[in-house]
Amino acid sequence: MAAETFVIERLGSQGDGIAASAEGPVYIPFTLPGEKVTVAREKSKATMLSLLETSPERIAPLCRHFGPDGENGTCGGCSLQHLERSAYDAFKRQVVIDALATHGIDCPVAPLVPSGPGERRRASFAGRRTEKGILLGFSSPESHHIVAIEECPVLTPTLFARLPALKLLAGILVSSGEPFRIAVLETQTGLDISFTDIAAPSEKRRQAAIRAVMTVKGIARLTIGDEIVVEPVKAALEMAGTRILPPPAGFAQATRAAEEAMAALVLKHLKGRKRVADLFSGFGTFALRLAEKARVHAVEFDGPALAALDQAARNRQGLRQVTTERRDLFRRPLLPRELAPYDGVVFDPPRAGAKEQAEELARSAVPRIVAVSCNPQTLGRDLAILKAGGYRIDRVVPIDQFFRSAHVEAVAFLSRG
Ligand SMILES: C[S@@+](CC[C@H](N)C(=O)[O-])C[C@H]1O[C@@H](n2cnc3c(N)ncnc32)[C@H](O)[C@@H]1O
Repeated sequence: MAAETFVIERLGSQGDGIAASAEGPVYIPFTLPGEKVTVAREKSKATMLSLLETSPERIAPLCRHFGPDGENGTCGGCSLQHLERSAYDAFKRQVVIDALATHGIDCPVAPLVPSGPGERRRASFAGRRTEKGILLGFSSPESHHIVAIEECPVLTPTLFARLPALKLLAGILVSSGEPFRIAVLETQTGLDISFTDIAAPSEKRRQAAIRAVMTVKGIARLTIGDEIVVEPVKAALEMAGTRILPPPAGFAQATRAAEEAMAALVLKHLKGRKRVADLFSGFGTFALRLAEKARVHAVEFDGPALAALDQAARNRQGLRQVTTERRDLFRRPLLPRELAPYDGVVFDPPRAGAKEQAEELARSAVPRIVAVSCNPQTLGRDLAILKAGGYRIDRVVPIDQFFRSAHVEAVAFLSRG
């Protein structure tokens, strides 16, 4: 493969530098607009070989595992550690603006709500048993290589400090050389650890893991697949004065700061509402906060998450009525007649968005809607559906939750009448 030279024109939505070639755009990770690079290219994907001209916006990466020459390999966790802070914040806001524009939406977009290092309380680690012991870290982009993590400026210090405990547990529980995953959430009472993709361990290994959990400080619960192996203390999250007992490996916003920023925006736009539907509610990140002032109906597909929400609402004094409904909102979105009692709706779907629900909302008379999204493209599509149904898109606020990755979240305020 012959080396080629390119000048980077812009950053793409995945954080790669993009250059033009006779065959179309070429995507070159870890490069910045204006930089001149030599690359090895395979079709539209290229790897930087050398940096000939450097952007004034380039900064030293925060961590030794970042970039094409990262220690132990290229960590797939971050794609934008090399971009100066104000340009990084502006890039994320622009990703949202561009995605909305693709769907014909031109509305006020606020500055990015920034994130910082040391905030990620939830992470999914890749692991494998090797001849040298347990390898644990993050996967390289588009490969099965696992980068053993020796530092991580993104994770909370507490979560990072527990990596040796995760390795210890993996060493006890994993006997084969097959890759496995560990999802971890830092709760207020300790780590909630869920192993997946491992064979059921022998009784001897299970007992050894239980002893290790009881000895190592700071672990609230250990789960393998669907089975809780040991839970020395209830894994618990405190949210605005309410205590939630999240189900193992359930959805939780990845940082507390982003969760609070999103919730504050939801409460702001739905202030004064009397009856609110929280669609794709999870365990009640928004519902439980909204219920301080409004009656809330929470709808969600995940039964254990709804059970946690229900229990939290019952145990908390002073909330308005909270009802829950288990329902697949892709197949059975709430219909306009079901939406009629509500004067406010918040919806926060997975990355695929909420096309079917947006179509029903577009036919409803709900006066205020908040759309929360982890995918600007599907948000743009859903907002276009609501706009075509007569909603005004008052404002979109981009939020950084995945520090130094290309992911960006957004909260949109809509109204009618
Ligand atoms: C981005 S999370 C938001 C959860 C919650 N709003 C929060 O902030 O914690 C998306 C939620 O949608 C739920 N979900 C996914 N597919 C669904 C479906 N087809 N119908 C209903 N809920 C679904 C997931 O279980 C998850 O709880």
